[in-house]
Amino acid sequence: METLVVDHPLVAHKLTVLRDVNTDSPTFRRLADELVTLLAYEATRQVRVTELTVETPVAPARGVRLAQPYPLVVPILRAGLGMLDGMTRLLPTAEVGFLGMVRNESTLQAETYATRLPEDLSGRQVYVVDPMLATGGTLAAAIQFLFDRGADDVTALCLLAAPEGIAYMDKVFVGSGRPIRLVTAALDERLNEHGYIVPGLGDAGDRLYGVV
Ligand SMILES: O=P(O)(O)OC[C@H]1O[C@H](OP(=O)(O)OP(=O)(O)O)[C@H](O)[C@@H]1O
Ligand SMILES: O=c1cc[nH]c(=O)[nH]1
Ligand SMILES: [Mg+2]
Repeated sequence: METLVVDHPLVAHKLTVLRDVNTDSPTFRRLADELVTLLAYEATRQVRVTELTVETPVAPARGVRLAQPYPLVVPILRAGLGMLDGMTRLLPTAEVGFLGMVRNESTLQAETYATRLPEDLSGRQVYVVDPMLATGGTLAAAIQFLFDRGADDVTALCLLAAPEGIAYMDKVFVGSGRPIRLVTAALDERLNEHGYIVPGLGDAGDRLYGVV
């Protein structure tokens, strides 16, 4: 998996506050939203565009606009919803598909409880958003689902990633022939015995929306 860890002092600053156990939920939501916009700037470098000409008040100017079909943004519920607005702010013409997935905290296996996105994703660029890439089980299952619907260009945006999750993604998709990109704000040290990212930020969904 082609991985980019965004190295920028603003990203580092916002991520530090996000990690802080004393950061309340409203602040956490705002920072997640701000961070995804910064990550999206890098993640969309390869977004497809078509060339066109516009008239400035002075002369014709060559430019570009997003190509159709427009990108599809896929937040993985629940925590991925905290990254959706930041993404669509930068890509206002993007469509949005939803994947509801939850990790069974005993087995660490991902379970899918909701799918609401186009049947045919051939030719679509897809941006998956989920704050946490831990064991990688959730993201791998999400991307396999997208591949099964025809997607062949998938970029994942995660606030934090663990080395174990990246290694798992590489193992699952080795030789798949379909490139997968990851853009993250930080690559943390490891997972603990409960599958949580260390040092991480805790349970992203709970910090955004409350403990379930
Ligand atoms: O890489 P993995 O080991 O699969 O773990 C990562 C997943 O865990 C979290 O979601 P969670 O299952 O807590 O659901 P939630 O968003 O409803 O809180 C997170 O948002 C990822 O989707
Ligand atoms: O550290 C982790 C791992 C999985 N899910 C989270 O929300 N946090
Ligand atoms: Mg959770």
